[in-house]
Amino acid sequence: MSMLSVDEALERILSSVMPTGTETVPIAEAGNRILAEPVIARLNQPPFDCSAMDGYALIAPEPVTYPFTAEIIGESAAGMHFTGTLHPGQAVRIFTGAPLPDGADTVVIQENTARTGNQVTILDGVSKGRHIRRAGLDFTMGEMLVETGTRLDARHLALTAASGNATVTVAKRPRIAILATGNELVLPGTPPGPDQIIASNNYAIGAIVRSAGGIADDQGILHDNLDMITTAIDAAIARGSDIIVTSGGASVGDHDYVAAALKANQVEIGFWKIAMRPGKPLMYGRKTISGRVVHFLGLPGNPVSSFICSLVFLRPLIATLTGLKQTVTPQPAILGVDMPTNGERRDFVRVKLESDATGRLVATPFPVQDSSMLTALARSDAILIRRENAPAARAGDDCEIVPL
Ligand SMILES: Nc1nc2c(c(=O)[nH]1)N[C@H]1C(S)=C(S)[C@@H](COP(=O)(O)OP(=O)(O)OC[C@H]3O[C@@H](n4cnc5c(N)ncnc54)[C@H](O)[C@@H]3O)O[C@H]1N2
Ligand code: MOO
Repeated sequence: MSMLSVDEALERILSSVMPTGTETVPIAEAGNRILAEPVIARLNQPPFDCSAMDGYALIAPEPVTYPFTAEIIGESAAGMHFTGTLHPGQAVRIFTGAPLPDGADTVVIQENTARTGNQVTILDGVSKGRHIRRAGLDFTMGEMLVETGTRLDARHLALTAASGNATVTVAKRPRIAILATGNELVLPGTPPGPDQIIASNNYAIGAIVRSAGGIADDQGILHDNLDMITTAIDAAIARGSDIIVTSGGASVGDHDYVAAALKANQVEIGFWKIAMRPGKPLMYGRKTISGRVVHFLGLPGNPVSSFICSLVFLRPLIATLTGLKQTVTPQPAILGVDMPTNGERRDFVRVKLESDATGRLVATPFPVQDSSMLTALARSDAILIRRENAPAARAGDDCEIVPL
């Protein structure tokens, strides 16, 4: 029987996703959040015609002949406008961002002037409209400024603040429980005893969760014990997790209890084993409780398998929960080595990237691709994707990569 493909598996996971809902937060807390309602300008920016430079506001004579003089009748500073009206032959000292006085139609920069007492001599650089920012130049009241679905960065936050909005409505962050399983595991900082290794998967999964916009709820290590894993999954459901991720115990060994723990929690198993390398034993399930869907991803224990499955399945699942459609589009590169015919599993190969003389990216796989090896993963620049049943390929042929 042929195994489920990566694309079908992803489609099955994403088909049942209901967004996590929205919440309103102060802009100072909205960085990296996904906007759920558009930001609309509540005012005009700038709110008034103003000067873009430090200098003198005046009425441009027509024609202009230099030098000419004007009488300084007052000052307009940012936050303190000039109250009178300006007439031909007069000037108002003005500073950057200050309101343009009534009657003025240009600003001359102070470098082009010479001042003596209340007289200013204009030497150059006068033309109607110059150095004036008109009201509403940046945006006008009612204008849509930031679209729903935007991941808010520094630029969007500044624009939102300037537009008179103190809060934004964003997608609620999905909560992801992370459970590592394995009798052999100890936490970093604990010297491993005989037969023990240090748990590392939680940290990769947690980092991917946070960068995708989720809340990582790391529950540490569970022993290969059916009751313990069942209870931990039950507790994670009760805590309101949107996704429960386990690592390890996904295969068919005598100490692999994840599938049994899911059954004990009435989690409906959607699939178990898919056509990918690494990551074949991936398990997906879901449970609906009072209309709320809890997703379950059972990642294989091998660190590279757990990482690749998190990138390929967990990250898009978190994105979809926050209302985003996140598709990974592979980029073109060329192969640095010959590669054999691929089997039925999509292969995710750790590669180094280099530019050739013509600027094309050349992808060269690490010679050993064992799914336990974190060094090659950490030193890789990209993942090369070898499609299901891809024919043999030669060095120099086109290939697809996803940069890391
Ligand atoms: N007879 C078969 N054996 C295996 C198959 C198979 O199809 N038939 N599949 C292999 C593949 S592929 C994978 S991947 C692994 C996945 O097995 P499990 O998900 O049950 O993982 P474990 O056995 O618990 O652990 C595998 C490996 O990873 C280490 N590990 C586990 N958790 C962590 C962690 N949190 N941090 C770091 N390292 C971890 C664990 O010590 C093991 O070395 O099964 C193959 N077997
Ligand atoms: O597919 Mo397993 O995930 O190779 O190591």
